[in-house]
Amino acid sequence: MQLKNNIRIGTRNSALALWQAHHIGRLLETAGMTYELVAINTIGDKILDRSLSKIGAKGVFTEELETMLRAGEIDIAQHSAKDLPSTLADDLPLIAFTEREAAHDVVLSMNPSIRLGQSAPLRIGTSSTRRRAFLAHQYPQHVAVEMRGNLQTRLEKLKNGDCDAMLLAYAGVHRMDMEAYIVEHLDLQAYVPAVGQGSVAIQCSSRLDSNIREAIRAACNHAASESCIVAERSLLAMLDGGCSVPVFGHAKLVAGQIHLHAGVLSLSGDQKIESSGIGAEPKSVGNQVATELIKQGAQQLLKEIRVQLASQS
Ligand SMILES: NCc1[nH]cc(CCC(=O)O)c1CC(=O)O
Repeated sequence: MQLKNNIRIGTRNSALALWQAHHIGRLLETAGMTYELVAINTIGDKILDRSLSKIGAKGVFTEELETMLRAGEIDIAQHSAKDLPSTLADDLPLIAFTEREAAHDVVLSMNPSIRLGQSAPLRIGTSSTRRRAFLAHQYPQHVAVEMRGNLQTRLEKLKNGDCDAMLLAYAGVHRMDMEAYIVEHLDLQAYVPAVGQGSVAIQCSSRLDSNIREAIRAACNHAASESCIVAERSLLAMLDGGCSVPVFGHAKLVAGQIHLHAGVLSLSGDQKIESSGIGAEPKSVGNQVATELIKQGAQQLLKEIRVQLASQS
């Protein structure tokens, strides 16, 4: 047991991020370590009047924590795996992924009888291009309303009537005890979540002592979740995706084999490219499915999407 290890965990300071940081802390404590939190307000948290796709730069939630990792001001940083850019600097590796929470999206509303499948139009709050594209594709009768801010702010907006319903990740809603507002659980197959959704990733500096690094990994990493998320992230990297484009991807591990289903939706919802693959090695499954999507025109579609997003700002 590593006795004197007090781990400084860098985190964003939203309630969800702090929950996740304490979750990591508890895993470390179970393994005999202690922890403290170093919480910061990132650019992504401060700029709330523009959509994430318009802020543009990848990593608006991660850059400042990375600077602190390099400076040795924190030992590790925790991130929602889905908020991470698809590629990271070589000196700042991801060393663990926590056991993934149920990865699907949910609909929240103050009106319990609301359903996405209803024909009466709804104003749906979301800040994600993937969810917008999904709505346009599957439920064109509804209107997407821009909804940034932390989960508590968004719930307030819902209560104020700024929208009729919101689309969110179940994981965050569950962690924030907001399940009472869930009116619908969306099917994982029909409505595939974002890459990494539901898991917490731990990043460190490559200069962190290797014994400490190993102890943190042993305490926090969940092997099956890691395999799945590595497959999903390899796919995203090959597509040059990121959290601001409407790419979806979800892998599950069945009898030692990774089953990955992923795709890209056009913003208008009228084009959908999708594919799936099975294999034992995470990166090759990710690359295999990405290659298949590229054959079907994913890169051209993503190029058009980026131009559209840039012109909307
Ligand atoms: N982009 C914001 C974000 N990042 C992680 C989660 C939820 C928790 C998770 O996926 O682990 C959320 C909220 C949401 O999309 O509803």
